[in-house]
Amino acid sequence: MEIRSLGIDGVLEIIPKRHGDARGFFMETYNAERFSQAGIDLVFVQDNHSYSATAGVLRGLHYQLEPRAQDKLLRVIRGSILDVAVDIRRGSKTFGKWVACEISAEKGNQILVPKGFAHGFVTLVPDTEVLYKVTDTYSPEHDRSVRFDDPVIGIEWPSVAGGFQLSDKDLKAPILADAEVFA
Ligand SMILES: Cc1cn([C@H]2C[C@H](O)[C@@H](COP(=O)(O)OP(=O)(O)O[C@H]3O[C@@H](C)C(=O)[C@@H](O)[C@H]3O)O2)c(=O)[nH]c1=O
Repeated sequence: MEIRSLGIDGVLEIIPKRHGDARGFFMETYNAERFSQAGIDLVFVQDNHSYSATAGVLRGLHYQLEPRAQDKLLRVIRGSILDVAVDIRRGSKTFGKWVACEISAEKGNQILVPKGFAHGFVTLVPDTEVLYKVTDTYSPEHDRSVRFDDPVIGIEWPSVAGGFQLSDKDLKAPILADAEVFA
């Protein structure tokens, strides 16, 4: 397993070892002991699976407030996404800064998005399936969104033929300046 920082403290790309043979491959996608040895001590309590039919489905930017904040460990089992994490910890030296990483079934890579970050992704190809583990269960009362295109954050989303498809909730999300964030 390889781990690399994506440039903001705590946001990591994790690349599990793939054991290929004539049949295909085998890989451990999560091993608590190996993660702990790498300094990642998280207890995951919910697994999520989303399917997006077309390229350009944009989900985000989402987070749950304290005390129900979630760390997220995400991977793609079909297709590919550009995954984005934005630091929304007020007082952080990287507050409002974003990082992005392409996560794909082909690469088999994963992204760890810690608590304190707003998270989103856009699908790069049709029929994309995303799996992710989270460290707290869903709490609609703590669930928040920030505008994916807040000009102050300035995320450089890729251009996708046909444009983006968002949920009504995400279309109504506030800009970061108006959002409730982490202390
Ligand atoms: C997130 C979530 C949603 N739901 C329900 C609520 C709603 O009826 C339906 C769809 O929810 P959403 O529109 O919020 O789904 P989606 O836009 O895919 O939300 C996800 O986006 C990515 C970027 C994240 O980071 C995730 O944490 C999550 O917020 O599923 C659950 O039952 N459990 C959950 O954990």
